[in-house]
Amino acid sequence: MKRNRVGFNYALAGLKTAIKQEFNIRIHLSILMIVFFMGWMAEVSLTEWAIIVVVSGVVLTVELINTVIEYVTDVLFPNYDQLAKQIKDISAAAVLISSITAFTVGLLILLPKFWEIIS
Ligand SMILES: Nc1ncnc2c1ncn2[C@@H]1O[C@H](COP(=O)(O)OP(=O)(O)OP(=O)(O)O)[C@@H](O)[C@H]1O
Repeated sequence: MKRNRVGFNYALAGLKTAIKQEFNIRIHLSILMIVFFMGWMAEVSLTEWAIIVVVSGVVLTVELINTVIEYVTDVLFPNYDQLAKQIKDISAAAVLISSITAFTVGLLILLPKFWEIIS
């Protein structure tokens, strides 16, 4: 039990470090807060909240893993290297794909709600 708590503390420390060091993570968190506010405004259903939470979690998780990959790549390849470029580019592509997916899901859920409100 104590071990789990210690592990959780390390995870929180990692999250704090990532937020402090990575501009992209701060951007994603800001967008997430805006989306949550819009979801609250649009009174989305429980199922829609679940979908928003899942896709948001996926984007943040992928962004954190991408950060780790970038750090590890920097350690393994301090100089320019074609493989390092490919690793970082593919990792960035994972972030892009998850972000586009989340954006599309957000549009599918929120757009009809706001359309209903303004029309
Ligand atoms: N060691 C390297 N060798 C070859 N290309 C690299 C190397 N490091 C970075 N690059 C190229 O530069 C791009 C940007 O790398 P960088 O490490 O700055 O990450 P980033 O995408 O800008 O993320 P962040 O803004 O979080 O630092 C990579 O996607 C890759 O194409």
